[in-house]
Amino acid sequence: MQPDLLDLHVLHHFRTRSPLTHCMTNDVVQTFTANVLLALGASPAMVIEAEEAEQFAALADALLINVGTLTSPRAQAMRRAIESAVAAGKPWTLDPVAVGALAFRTRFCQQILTLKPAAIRGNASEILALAGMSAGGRGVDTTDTAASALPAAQALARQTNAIVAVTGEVDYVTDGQRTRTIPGGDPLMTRVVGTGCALSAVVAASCSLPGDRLDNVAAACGWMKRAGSVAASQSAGPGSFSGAFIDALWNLEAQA
Ligand SMILES: Nc1ncnc2c1ncn2[C@@H]1O[C@H](COP(=O)(O)OP(=O)(O)O)[C@@H](O)[C@H]1O
Ligand SMILES: Cc1ncsc1CCOP(=O)(O)O
Ligand SMILES: [Mg+2]
Repeated sequence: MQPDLLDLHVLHHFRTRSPLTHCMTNDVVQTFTANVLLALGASPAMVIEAEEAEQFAALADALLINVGTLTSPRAQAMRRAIESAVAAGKPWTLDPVAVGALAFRTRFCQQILTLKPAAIRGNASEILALAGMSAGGRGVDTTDTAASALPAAQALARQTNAIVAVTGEVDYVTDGQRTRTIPGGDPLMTRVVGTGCALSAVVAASCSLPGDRLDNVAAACGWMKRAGSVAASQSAGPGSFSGAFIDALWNLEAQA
């Protein structure tokens, strides 16, 4: 990736505004997600009790809804949080983990799509399934390439008015008319749990920034791609990659 694709002006906004980011995410990725947001300068808070989630969604700058370990009570709390965020004019972002592969979460995501998400970030199989164009991936992992899911991402963006990011070996970010292409990263990013989920949290936070939302979401994808490339070049495997990835996010400007 070229340095200008790092979108340093957006990164500057991100670090100075430090978006208060309400994460309703899965049990597997809580700490990693918070550490990714902190390394980029955001302020994460994981608030999940329904009454508190409804209250906090109106106060936070952005809301992430990630259905990775969805349960009925969590779905109810998420719905209350989304409605509160929308009423307060705060952007919310959907990560449709394993949608298509499992019926309960697929129904839930289809229902909340009507509640005007600002952005949707998923892997190729998830975006294809959410757009109704395939049956989903292998659990939380994709069985499709991001390029093959680009038409689905564009259709989903037009249908929902959300910015849709479909990620993989190349990331594509689209509003249904315009599409940004973000190469880079490393396959090691798929050998550490939570890179996709954490990216969705960064996308959620980026939706609270001023400026063009398509550019802001593309910038978020670019930061994670760059950190993945740098970390892979410095690590011996998934264990050391994880720490190097957080450090690379912290040091993004120095690598530009
Ligand atoms: N083969 C790959 N090469 C480079 N980067 C990748 C590759 N696969 C995924 N990534 C990156 O890993 C992160 C997680 O994406 P992805 O694996 O698509 O999501 P998920 O973890 O939700 O399945 C993104 O930043 C994406 O760009
Ligand atoms: C393994 C797993 N199981 C349920 S949620 C989850 C985490 C998925 O993380 P990611 O989508 O970032 O790979
Ligand atoms: Mg995922």
